[in-house]
Amino acid sequence: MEKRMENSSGRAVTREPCIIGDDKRRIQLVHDYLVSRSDVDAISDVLPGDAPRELVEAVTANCALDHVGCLIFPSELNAVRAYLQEQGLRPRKPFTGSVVRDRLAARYGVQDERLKAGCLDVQIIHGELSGDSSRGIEVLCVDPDDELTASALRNERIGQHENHVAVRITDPGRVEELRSILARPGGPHPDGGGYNPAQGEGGATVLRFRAAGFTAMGWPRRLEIIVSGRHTEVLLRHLGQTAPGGDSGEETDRRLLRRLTGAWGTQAIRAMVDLDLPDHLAERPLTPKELADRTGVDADRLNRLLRALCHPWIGALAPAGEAFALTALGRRLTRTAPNSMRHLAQMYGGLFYESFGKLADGIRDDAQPFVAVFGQPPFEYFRDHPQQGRLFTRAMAEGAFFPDVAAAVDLTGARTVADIGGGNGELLAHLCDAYPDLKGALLDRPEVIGTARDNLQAHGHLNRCTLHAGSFTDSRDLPAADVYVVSRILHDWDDQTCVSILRAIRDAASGDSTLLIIERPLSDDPEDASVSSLWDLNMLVNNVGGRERTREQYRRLLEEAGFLVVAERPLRLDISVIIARPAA
Ligand SMILES: C[S@@+](CC[C@H](N)C(=O)[O-])C[C@H]1O[C@@H](n2cnc3c(N)ncnc32)[C@H](O)[C@@H]1O
Repeated sequence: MEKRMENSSGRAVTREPCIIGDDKRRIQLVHDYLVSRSDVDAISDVLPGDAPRELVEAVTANCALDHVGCLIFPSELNAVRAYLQEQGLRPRKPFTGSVVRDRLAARYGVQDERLKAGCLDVQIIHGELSGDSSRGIEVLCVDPDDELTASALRNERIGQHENHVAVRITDPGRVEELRSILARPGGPHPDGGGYNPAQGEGGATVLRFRAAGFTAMGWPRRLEIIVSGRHTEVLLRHLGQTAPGGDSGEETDRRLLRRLTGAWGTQAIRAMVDLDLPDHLAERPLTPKELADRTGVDADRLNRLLRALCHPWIGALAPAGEAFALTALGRRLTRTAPNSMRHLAQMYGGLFYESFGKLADGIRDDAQPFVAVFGQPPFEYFRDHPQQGRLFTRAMAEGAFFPDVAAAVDLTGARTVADIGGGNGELLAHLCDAYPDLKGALLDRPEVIGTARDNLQAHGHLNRCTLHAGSFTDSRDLPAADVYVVSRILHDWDDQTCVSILRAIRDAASGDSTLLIIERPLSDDPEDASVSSLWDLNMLVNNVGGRERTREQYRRLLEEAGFLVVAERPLRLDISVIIARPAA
């Protein structure tokens, strides 16, 4: 069945069937290689030049050459099949290359959400040699318009990281024996792998190895051992040896370096915002010279920043000829973008960046990094440094999940909703937008109330809202309401303070009121990829006693203060609304 390629937004790409000359040449090269090499030659070519003889013999005695592979970027799979036929090869039905896809995603930092959304589709077409169906070439096809950026595409074309020689184990029962022989000193480095259910009948397990240096063709030395069926334990052992720590190849190095240089990315984005580049680029791409004229900085230095912002590890800009254009990510840093994260960029790249430098001290003992760096707990610091305080409040108001709350929770019938610690009232404004008859109330510290007034006025909701300067631990400061919202408050505080806040609300609330707790619950499952574990560190660094909590921990705090959890509604970015009511 023909598979039409789609681009990263899921739109079908309608173009003439196309496979460019460079990709045709790549196919020809692997084809020529396959027909001109014996099994022993091809295997020796991808093993280390000084590999022990018994190792080479073990592979050649137990394996037969299956295919030689390369990666290309065709816009139509049909064109690849047609070209393979032209070359006298018999194309098999394409199948999804999930292992290759995961590898490319890791190499170029394609996020899990994008992968879950079906981006970075890798289709594999096997072209059998005519007259020898046991051997062939493997063409890994990635749509040129897919998630990989232009520079990643270039990197693949130059580095040919996916070129490989693949052998098939003749007796699958010997796979562990062979794996352990290859893993011995002098052998190639284990370099990932996986199980692909779509490869052959019953799927196939693939163990990849990488050796230093290059083959006679100038490709990196990569060997794939294919074994029919699923061999989970062998695969886990192999992947365990691929893990960081061993000198197991470039991908691990890249992944680690990407994390080690994450702080540079944070600062590059902050510099981009501080120089107002997103707003300058909002209308059209600009050249470094045009941007330098508008920002009054040196064009050469600016160009260096622009180039780094294009790197896939940051991805805020994309080259557009001589100019630079905003990517979807960069666009979110303009002033006018819905869900702009401009102030968050300044906050995470500013105050919170400095305090994060003391994370190790905060783990070692109760050093309270924010206090250690700035001399005060955060809310007192923000009170005494109004400019930073306003930045924090605006950054908090860039909560991308605010619009989801009104859709996730039915407030029909409620007359008043009170946002406790409501910051500048952005969430309250969203609720007022969604429920035209709703009245609002907002409680926050005295120094924040002016910002809330201005913002609710700007939204046209000030006449429906009352503002309350005070403390949420004092029930006398709390307004009467049918619904209380406590958004990203409890995670700022220790258990005792949380219970004081909740008790104060319980005292002010009537028996049939509703309490909405908005937090990022920590998962009980350590393998869960929720980002709340990262925000838990943020609370450790940038609060005094704050922490993210599991659902069970929230339930207990609520019960202690006289509330019962009745439901939970997930929002985006691993945030949830926990809905509670006063216990009878
Ligand atoms: C992390 S922000 C959350 C703001 C908003 N609820 C949101 O989700 O974006 C914490 C808020 O609690 C407010 N706050 C801190 N201590 C407070 C207190 N004792 N009484 C009332 N509000 C307080 C801060 O001023 C700030 O607006």
